[in-house]
Order: sequence, then structure tokens, then C-alpha cells
Amino acid sequence: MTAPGRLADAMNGAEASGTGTNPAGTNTTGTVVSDVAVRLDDVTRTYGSGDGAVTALAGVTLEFARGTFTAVMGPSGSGKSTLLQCAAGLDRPDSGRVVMAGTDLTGLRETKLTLLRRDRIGFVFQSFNLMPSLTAEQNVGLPLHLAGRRPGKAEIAAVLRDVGLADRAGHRPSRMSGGQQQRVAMARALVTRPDVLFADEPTGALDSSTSRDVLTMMRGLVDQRGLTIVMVTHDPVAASYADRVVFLADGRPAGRLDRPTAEAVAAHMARLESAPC
Ligand SMILES: Nc1ncnc2c1ncn2[C@@H]1O[C@H](COP(=O)(O)OP(=O)(O)OP(=O)(O)O)[C@@H](O)[C@H]1O
Repeated sequence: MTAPGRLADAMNGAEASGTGTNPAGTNTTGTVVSDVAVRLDDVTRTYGSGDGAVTALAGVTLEFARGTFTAVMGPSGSGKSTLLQCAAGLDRPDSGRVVMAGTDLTGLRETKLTLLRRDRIGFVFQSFNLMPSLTAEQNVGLPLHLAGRRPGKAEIAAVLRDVGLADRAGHRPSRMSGGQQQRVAMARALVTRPDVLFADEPTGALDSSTSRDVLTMMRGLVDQRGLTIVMVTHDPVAASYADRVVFLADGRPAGRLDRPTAEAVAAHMARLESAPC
């Protein structure tokens, strides 16, 4: 494979070597020493067993730096959603480790993992999954209610302001556009002030102009608020809003682009999609 201009093959080097004996983000005593928000260390995940087994992740080592925006791309079935779910503690790898801010998620019992997901991880999907009978403000307050807290008006107003919806607090989803509903979903994911926002195809259901607005907002959350975002997308234009793109093919790292342009992302994707299996 010929590397395009800024394709960094670091993923085939140290960063994706799979050695993982002293992962970045921890020292030998396990203390956090770097700015790594999430690290995957030789992660494997297989669905099913026997002849029907599908290896979705086949030994992925990757790290996501704090305060950065990463897009994850790859052909259909390459393992992107599985990667996101394992990184967010929604799914457990069969082997390898997922370390978030010094905490090894793979070693956590279910109760602790649930608390960590609730307090430190935000997740948004292509479908907005809002409660139709609740206003924007009430939808955003839900995670705080679930955590046994009474949401403060100012707290909710601040996060709605962060996503550009200060004037829609009292609106129900049916009175909002798709882009506005996705912003509410993001505000709901951000209200607990998570370390990382994981987004699986967040603009997949939006038209291109609305997508651009949402992506610009996400970019602003990284640049102005220091949020860490990891986003799966099929769209090279969406990926170009990220600081870097990591590519997967057949459950393995398949290259990386820093400061991506939509054209370079599309060209790399075309190479992956035409590569023999
Ligand atoms: N729950 C499951 N049971 C069985 N196989 C699964 C399951 N989830 C995913 N897979 C398989 O694992 C592989 C990776 O799936 P995954 O959804 O992570 O890929 P993806 O890159 O996100 O795909 P797409 O771009 O089509 O959404 C695929 O072959 C898929 O069919």
C-alpha cells in the first residue's frame, strides 16, 4: 500500500505494535503520567463460536489523546462500532485491555463499570433516542436523575448553551429539527461532564448542511472545552473535522491520517475497499 501525503503509518509501528507491556498513560506502577484519555491494548473481540465465529477486533492497540477529536473509519464490518463499544465499556473484549484515565475497564466488575460509564463516558448514536414526551431540558437532565441528583436549572442551561440550544430548553423533540435533536442528545451525553464523548455515526441521519453545523459544534467542544471525542463515521467530510482519522480493516488497524482532508480520507478508504480480503 502506498502511503498518501500525510498518512502516518505509526499504527503499524509502536502505536499498534500490540506489545502493550507498558502502555502510554501509565507508568510501571499504574499511575497516570500522560494525557491519554483512552487506550486499547491488543484488544480482541469475537462474536459467536465454532464455524460461525466472527472476529470483529483482531488485536487492536490504539490510544486517544485527551482534548483531541478522532474519527474511526473503515469498510462495512471492519469493526468500528465494536471498537467504540469496547472503548466505552459498553462491551467487554475477549482479551486485551481498555484503560481510561488510568482505570483498567476490563478488570472492573459490572457495578463499577456501570458507574464509570454513567459518570465519565458520554455516548451518542445515529438515532437521537430522546424521550418524545420530555422537553429538551428534561431530556438533558435525565442522566442526573438516574444518578440520584436533582438537576440544577443553571447546569442544564449551561450545557444547552454549549451545544447552541439555549433558546430551545422548553421544546419537545417533535418541535425540533434533526440537527437540534442530535444537539440535545449531545447535551444529554455531556451533562455529567464526561472525560470522553463517543459518537457512532452522529451525523448519519442528518443532511449535509445540518451535519456541518453539528460537526462544527463538536469541533468547538474539543477546541474550547478540551473535550475528547471519538467518532465513527462513513463520511470523509465528517472525518475531516477531526484531528486525525484511524482506519480499520478486518478488525485490525489499517493506517492513520493526521490533519485529514476529505479528499485524502476518501482516497485511503477507496484503497481499503478495493484491497483483496
Ligand atoms: N452482536 C453481534 N453478533 C454477531 N456478529 C456481530 C455482532 N456485532 C457485530 N458483529 C460482526 O462483527 C463484525 C464487525 O462489526 P461492526 O458492527 O463492529 O463493524 P462496523 O465497521 O461498525 O460495520 P458498519 O460500518 O457496517 O456499521 C461484522 O462482521 C459484524 O457482522
